[in-house]
Amino acid sequence: MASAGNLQRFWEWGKKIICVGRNYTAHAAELRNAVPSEPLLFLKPPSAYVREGSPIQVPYYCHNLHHEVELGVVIGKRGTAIPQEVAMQHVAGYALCLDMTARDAQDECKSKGLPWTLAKAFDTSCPVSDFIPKEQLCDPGNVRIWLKVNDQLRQEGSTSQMIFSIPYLISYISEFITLEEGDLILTGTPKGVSSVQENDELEAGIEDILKMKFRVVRTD
Ligand SMILES: O=C([O-])CC(=O)C(=O)O
Ligand SMILES: [Mg+2]
Repeated sequence: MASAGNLQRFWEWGKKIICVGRNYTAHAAELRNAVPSEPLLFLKPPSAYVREGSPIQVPYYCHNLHHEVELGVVIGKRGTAIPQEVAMQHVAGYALCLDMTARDAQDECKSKGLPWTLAKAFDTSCPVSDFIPKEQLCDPGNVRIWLKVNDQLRQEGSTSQMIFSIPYLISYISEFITLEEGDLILTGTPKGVSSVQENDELEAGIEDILKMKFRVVRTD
């Protein structure tokens, strides 16, 4: 059972996954989206989590599944309307995350002005690494995250390129949505998103602090 002290397995707590979109100028540009003037938020359910050893499943309706490597922030202390100045006190640690995106479904939702749920929130749309305690990532606002597909580097960026910083995001989100222990914030992806195919192997890392690998499968 989830209880305080074992945030190491935050994905088992069944808490919120709050995602930030278009938080890197170069990624907004590569998809021809405007740079936002305030954070763009969407949610994934806890059933989206998948851990190393299990595959990423392509939904049957998707023919253009994209990888988005992102730094995840694990919340360790509940708060509403958290001031930026104390925001980092609410962080327990970090995780490397993939915001798997059915880009074709997202394009259709965007063109119809509909929500992104089926593009972003399907089962296995949130691969996560092991928990990284706060002390192990001294400067989360300046770390290199990267992703390779079949050994080829596709994404590489520094969290210093984020438009909205981690303290700003915690403060902004918590004005509208109370943040609780075990919640995860996905902080947006750097440039280089691209399609993955059945049997591809995705490898992602945070500098040389941590690495994770996932295989892609189709079930239909
Ligand atoms: O789907 C998108 O491009 C928005 C997003 O999640 C991101 O920027 O990380
Ligand atoms: Mg994303």
